[in-house]
Amino acid sequence: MAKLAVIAIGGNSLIRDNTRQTVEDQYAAVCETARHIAGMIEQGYEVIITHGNGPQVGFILRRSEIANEVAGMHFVPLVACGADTQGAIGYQIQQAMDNEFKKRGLDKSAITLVTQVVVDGNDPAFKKPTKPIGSFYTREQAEKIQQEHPDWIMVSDAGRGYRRVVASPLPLEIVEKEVIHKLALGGYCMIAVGGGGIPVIRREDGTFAGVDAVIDKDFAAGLLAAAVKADELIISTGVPKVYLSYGQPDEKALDRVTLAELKEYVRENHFAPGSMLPKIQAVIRFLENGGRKAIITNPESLEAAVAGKAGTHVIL
Ligand SMILES: Nc1ncnc2c1ncn2[C@@H]1O[C@H](COP(=O)(O)OP(=O)(O)O)[C@@H](O)[C@H]1O
Ligand SMILES: NC(=O)OP(=O)(O)O
Repeated sequence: MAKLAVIAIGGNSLIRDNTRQTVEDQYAAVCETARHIAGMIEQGYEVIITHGNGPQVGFILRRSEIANEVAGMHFVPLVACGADTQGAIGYQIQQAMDNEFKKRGLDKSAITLVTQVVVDGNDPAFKKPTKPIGSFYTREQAEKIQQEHPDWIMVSDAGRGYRRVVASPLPLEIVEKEVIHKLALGGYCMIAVGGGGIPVIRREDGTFAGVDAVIDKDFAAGLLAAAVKADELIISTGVPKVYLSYGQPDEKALDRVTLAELKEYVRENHFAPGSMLPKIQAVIRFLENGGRKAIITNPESLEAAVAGKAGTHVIL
């Protein structure tokens, strides 16, 4: 029987060169990742693909703000920018996967499902924005931007530059989880919960309303993997493995760790908040909620990683 994997693709890993951020460049990165995911499917996996949108949702929001400043056009609310990224990135992944299936003679097709994720309207995250979106800026650029836009909150993003941050409440429930699960079991390659899902609150009468925020896609991927009882949660990002003392002279790659060991490394502060830490927290959540195995690696190592020959493997 095929194994079911939820694969989370990093938004930053779809932007290979920060000086070139064209739609065409992103599609090329998507095609490369799709090739490796198709290789996994050939090894006997059914997959649900989810993806980040941090850079992309920030670009769309900024375009809307500039259109407002320059041409007086209406702002696009952040929640709608997030929904736009599910369509735009989902379209690229869907087309790239379908093309891979055709090239390999696989009788499969991909479906992108617009997905809402319930958050708590009183989540303290709404008062303390932490999710970096859009471009990276130098310190000088960030200081200038801060003067021009006093309402923006800027933070240093894991030592890679300065970025604007927005609210990022915890995902509580994936509204469309049952249909995602059914279609995946039916053999469709699902693309869902893009950008962590469109954040919505559930009103007392059971209806939903969108809220301006960006959910962490790693947390949402962990929740999705637990909800569909995935055999594996696979996080595809910019590094082949997770490291202890990352970037230090005594850096050490992790090949295989237990949940208990990983929790100890978190306590020892080995993982940068805003980049590797949320992935590790998502893995911990998944393994504490019924999951048995998680892998963190980069797109080019995906096939070797599921064969046990690459990546960082976390087990119970
Ligand atoms: N301990 C660590 N081990 C490996 N990478 C780390 C570690 N701490 C921070 N990182 C950084 O985290 C990055 C992944 O986070 P990020 O780029 O935000 O993810 P995403 O691919 O989801 O957009 C890696 O490319 C690496 O630069
Ligand atoms: N939504 C989200 O977490 O996106 P990134 O992974 O691109 O930051």
